Order: sequence, then C-alpha cells, then structure tokens
Amino acid sequence: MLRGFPGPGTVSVVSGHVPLLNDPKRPPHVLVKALSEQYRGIFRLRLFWRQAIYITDPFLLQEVFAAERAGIIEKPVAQLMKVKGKTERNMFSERSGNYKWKLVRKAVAPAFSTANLKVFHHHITTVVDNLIACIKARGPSVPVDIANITQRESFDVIGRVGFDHDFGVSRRIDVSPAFGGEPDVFDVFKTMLGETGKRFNNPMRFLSRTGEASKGERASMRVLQMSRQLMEECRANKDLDERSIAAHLLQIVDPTNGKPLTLDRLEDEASVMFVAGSETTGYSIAWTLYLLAKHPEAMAKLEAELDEMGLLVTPARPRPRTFAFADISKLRYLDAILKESMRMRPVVTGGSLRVVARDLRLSNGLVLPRGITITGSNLSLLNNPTLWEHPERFMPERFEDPEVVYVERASPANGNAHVEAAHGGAYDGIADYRGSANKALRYTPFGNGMRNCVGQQLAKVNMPTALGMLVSNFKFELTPETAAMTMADLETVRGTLQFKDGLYMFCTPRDAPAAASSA
Ligand code: HEM
Repeated sequence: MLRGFPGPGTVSVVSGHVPLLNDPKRPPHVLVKALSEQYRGIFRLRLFWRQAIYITDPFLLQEVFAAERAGIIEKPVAQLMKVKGKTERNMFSERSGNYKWKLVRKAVAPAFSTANLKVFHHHITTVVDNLIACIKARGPSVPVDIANITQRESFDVIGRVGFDHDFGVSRRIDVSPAFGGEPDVFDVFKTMLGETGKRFNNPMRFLSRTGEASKGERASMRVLQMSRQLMEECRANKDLDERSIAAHLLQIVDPTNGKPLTLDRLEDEASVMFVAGSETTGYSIAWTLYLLAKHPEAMAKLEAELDEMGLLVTPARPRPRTFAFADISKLRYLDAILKESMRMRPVVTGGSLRVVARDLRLSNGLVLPRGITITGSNLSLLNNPTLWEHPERFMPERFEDPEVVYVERASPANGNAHVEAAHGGAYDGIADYRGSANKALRYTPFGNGMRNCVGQQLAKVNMPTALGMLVSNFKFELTPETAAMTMADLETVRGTLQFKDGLYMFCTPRDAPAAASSA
C-alpha cells in the first residue's frame, strides 16, 4: 500500500532514511520542510523498520482530523520520559479513545475560559512586574538570556494561575547555575526537558547509560515529586480558587469506580501543564522579541501602539498605568506580531503525531494503512511558499485579514494529481473521509482537531501581556554576537524550536537617563 506514496529513495538498507535526518548540515525540521515542498504536502520516510507518512497539505490534514473525530486516527501513546514503576499517563500522552482522556480534557478545558483568565490576569502582570524589576537590577550593560527569563515567566504564570502556587522562579534570574548559584525548581525542570528533547530526536537514547541521561531521569522523578506535592497542597488548601486548573482536576470523579483521580494520575496531569505550557509560551515570546529586534520598523509600530494606549514608558509618562486584560483585544498590531512570529517560528515544529487505527483512503486516492504513523509539520505548513506570500518575510500586516488563516481550494481537485496518478486501484470497504469544505486551515501553531492545545487561551493572554509590558519598559538590542548569527545558526529543535545557546540581549530601561533622552 505504501508504494504509491512519494518520497526520497532509500539511503540505507538497514536504517532507511535515518542518515538523511542525521545530516548536521540540514537538521530534521529543515529537511522535512524541503521534502514537504518537493513532494507537495505528502511523503514517506522509513526510520529503521518504521514507516512514517508526513502530511503537510492543509486539505489532506483536514481529512485526517475529520477521521480523528471518527476514531480512525489515534494519538500514539508517547511517554518519552518513563519513570520507573510509573504506569499512569496524562492528558497529553493518553489515547483519544481512552475514557480518561475525555474525562480530563472536558474537566480542565473550562479552567482556560476567558472569564477565568480575566480574573487571573493580575497574576500575570505581577509575574511580569517581578521580572521587570529583576532585569532592571542587573543593569543595562549586562546581557540577559531572554529565552531563559521568558520561560521562567511562563512557568510562574502556570504555577500561579493553574495551581495557586508561587514558585517565584522569575524573581531568581541571577541565582541559577548559569550565574554560579544553586539550581532551582525551574533548572531541574529544564534538565528534564533537555533530556526529553534528546530522546525525542533519538528514540534509542533510552538505552544510554551516560551521566547526562541519568541526570535527566533523576530530574524527571523530581518534577513528578514536585507535581505530587503541588497537588497535595492544592487538595489541602480550603481556599483553593475553584476556577484554577488544580481545582478542576480535583473535582474529577472516575465513573468506573466513583472515586477522584489517584495522586499518581494527578501528579502527571499537573506536570504536563508545565511541560506543555512553559517552554512553548516562553520560547514563543523570546522568538517574537528576536524578530522585533531584527525588524525595527515593526518594533517602532508596536511602540507607537503601546504609546497610544498609555502603556509605554516615556519621559512624559515615567509610570504608565498597569496593563489591563481589556488591553489585549485592543492591541491589534501586537496581536498580528505574535501571530506572525508563531507562523515563522512555530515552537511546535512537528505538530500532530498520530497512528492510523483503520485503513483510511484520502481524497488523493492514497490509502493510509492501519498501524502507520502519520505526522504533520507546522513549520512546513506555516512556511510553504505555495500557501503563503513571501513566507520568509516577517510581515505582521498579513494577519490584519482574519481570513488569512485559511487557504481556498484552487480547483475542485486537491492539487495532488501526481500522487493520484501514482496510485492505481480502488479500495473497497475502507473508511473514506473526504474533506468537503473548499477551504482549509493553514495556520495551526496550536495544533488542530480534537487534540489541539487545551491551554492556548492562557498562552494567548500571557504572551501579549508579557510582551506588551516588556516592550513598554525596555529597549531590546541583540548582543553583537547574536546579531551576527543567522536564524539557522541560532536555532535547534529539542522537543520545541528553541535557541541553541540562549538568546542574549541588552535590555535598556526606557526610564534610564540615556534611554529617556533618546525616547
Ligand atoms: C505558545 C504556547 C503554546 C503552543 C505553541 C502550544 C502548542 C500545542 C500543540 C501544537 C498541541 C497539540 C499537539 C498534538 O497535536 O499532538 C498542544 C497540546 C497541548 N497543550 Fe499546548 N501549546 C502552548 C501552550 C500551552 C499551555 C499554556 C498549556 C497549559 C498550561 C498547554 C497545554 C497543552 C496540553 C495539556 C496539550 C494536550 C492536549 C490534548 O492532547 O488533549 N499548552 N499544544
């Protein structure tokens, strides 16, 4: 069945296309983008004995997500960081067909409602205020690792908004090991994520017995312990806000035994919120600041917008009013900047990894056979020159048109005629979910379908607030070393699309004497 799928010729008889993915000159996310353009949205790779189909055509993806709703596409059970003796899963790693996934997703989704986030917005401004004070304390001449501090900010926001707990890691930007201090909970968490990212890139790494791998496993256990303690604290807290994520998790009753979720399950659910939510949000804010530093005209437009809203620090307004929840929907250009930044640098580059539960025929005639792994690629979908005008250019203005998130079908056919021609026969009795609409979603940084990002509303509130407040308070400038590097040199994928060695910038307070005179 897979013969009809286009793709590069075999490179190694044993490992298939693995050598292509290990080419240091072309990292996997760049390779996948190139292949997705070459094979126009669908292709096959073999990684040892496993075959994987990459789908980046928005119309084909639409069919896949329709099939997911019908239970024909499943999420593979992926526990990258296995902890000894631990069998429970969490919302992220659970199969969609499992009742516990539905139970938890349904219970937790309301915690991210606009009404709740409005009430919790003061937590975000407090965390960013702490961060601003910390950056100021370092002084303008010492570069700050923006990628580190924005993740600390997101970590603290999830702690406060989701679990009524202040980890305070955004008040400690100078005391972590990078500055010769003791590792805090965030550093342990990052050690775990670093190892998870490496296992994501190399599934055989779990066999590794290096000191680094063991350190990653120990960090994993500590993060689970921290999450367990957090949930125990929340359970004992009589004043726990009933709108928090923790309260929603604690209210769940398992219909199979009439009991609340076990602590084993709760600790996993709590930790996945930090895992899925802090690196993603933090790096998205960091990429946006990087792109703004590279595009002074966009930065100037944003400064003007913040000024007009009374938020920018200026000589005439050294202490502007507090950033309000209502500002988010009014800051249209900031919204466009964030969307464009997430288009160009989607932190979840790969996107949905799925398995096919029943043979599925696509509208191009190809059949995805039962058991095959399929994966999307956000990076390819969001930067494909046949789908986006000048995808390589940072143009926030494109998001002034809300319809830009969709692509229209050019003709009734789906543009994969070459694939159709390559496929000969008809397949009787095979599930057939053709996309019916004439337009499909092409903008999916938060995923698509029923397993899309449950926490996206929190990110959509946190990102503009943090970015708006940071830009209102500081002028950001890349260090000369960073400015001299290309984006390709700076970036790497370790689970998420991130900066290889941090993102160092000078942050000059707008109320500093020199900055104030030039503002
Ligand atoms: C810019 C920030 C974020 C980005 C880009 C992002 C992206 C994504 C994507 C692409 C998925 C789908 C993965 C798939 O299809 O398999 C996802 C799922 C998920 N995200 Fe996010 N996310 C962000 C922030 C957050 C936050 C703040 C939270 C919670 C505090 C969160 C919690 C989750 C969870 C629990 C899932 C799994 C949902 C399920 O499988 O039902 N994310 N995210």
